[in-house]
Amino acid sequence: MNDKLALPVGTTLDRFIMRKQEEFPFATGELSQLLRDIALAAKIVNREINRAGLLDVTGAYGNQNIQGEEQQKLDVIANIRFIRALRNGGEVCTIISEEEDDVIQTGNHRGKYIVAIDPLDGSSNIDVNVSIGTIFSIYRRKSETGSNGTMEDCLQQGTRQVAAGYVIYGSSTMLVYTTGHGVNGFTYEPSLGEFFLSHPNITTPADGTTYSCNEGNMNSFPEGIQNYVNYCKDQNYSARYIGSLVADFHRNLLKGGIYMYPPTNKAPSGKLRLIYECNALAFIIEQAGGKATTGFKRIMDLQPEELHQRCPLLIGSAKMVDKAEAFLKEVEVEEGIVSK
Ligand SMILES: O=P(O)(O)OC[C@H]1O[C@](O)(COP(=O)(O)O)[C@@H](O)[C@@H]1O
Ligand SMILES: [Mg+2]
Ligand SMILES: [Mg+2]
Repeated sequence: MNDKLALPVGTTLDRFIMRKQEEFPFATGELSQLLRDIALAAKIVNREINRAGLLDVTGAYGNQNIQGEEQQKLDVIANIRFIRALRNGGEVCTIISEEEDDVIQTGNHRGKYIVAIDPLDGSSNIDVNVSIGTIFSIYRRKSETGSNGTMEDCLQQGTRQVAAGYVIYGSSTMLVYTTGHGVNGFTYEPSLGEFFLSHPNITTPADGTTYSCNEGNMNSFPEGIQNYVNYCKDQNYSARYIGSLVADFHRNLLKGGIYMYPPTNKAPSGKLRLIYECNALAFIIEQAGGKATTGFKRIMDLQPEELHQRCPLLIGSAKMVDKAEAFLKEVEVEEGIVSK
């Protein structure tokens, strides 16, 4: 029997997490609690976002984050909300956040988990009422409990994620996550204050006809990507680009498609961050049957060297990612370059 039939109509996220935990008799429940903490912070952030236009929380905060990007007020608020929830929850020893230069030690030395988070993704869309999101990755610490998490705990490959997910604050708010046993999506019912299972066992189409990239950067894309974009146009594929990674990813996950953020002149290693943007979405897309690569290497195999490292990203329907990679390879072969 599939999950949809096994679970009663109106399954809340809490109940779903509880049932999943029962399937693993030796699980301690700490990861389940951690997922609940994230869901709670997401509800609070959702409320702030919905009221943003009414309160004084739109616009720039007047500070730059470590990547030299202008922080928005809601970036800062979301960062505070998630950190507070994770600290109070007690399961997390160390947090890596886009909005913090260094790791945050929560003081929970018994906490077994490391969380990497982009508290608010798509900052440029905050003030114009366009979908934005939160992205999170969860790792088990490698070091013994009893002290702070170490840098080695934080710089783990994506293959070591124990869970990952995102929240999309869109026309409805959804939380989508995986613990490595498929992908499930939950829609928020604001009047009840609960996430309900609405998208069980998400799988992504093997192929698609939508491509997503910032074509304003086309002239500085690698030649192989330029050729692939032109191929997409020749095929009359649809171009869809919101400029919020979570929203672009979510659409393509459900409908099929490819999202690309290749290296550009402005961002020679790509713009997106490996630890708290790319790895989480890579884990989800692979669990849904799709692919995520740099164009040459699987994202989740990359060994992070630093907290805010960037990498190129091709992610989505497996056949589309394969095709884009083939275009990149073709240029390399023509130029006699050995694959990186
Ligand atoms: O304007 P660009 O270069 O297309 O960038 C858009 C991309 O940058 C990001 O906004 C980066 O995320 P943050 O808002 O968390 O910094 C992605 O969400 C998005 O896909
Ligand atoms: Mg982001
Ligand atoms: Mg962000």
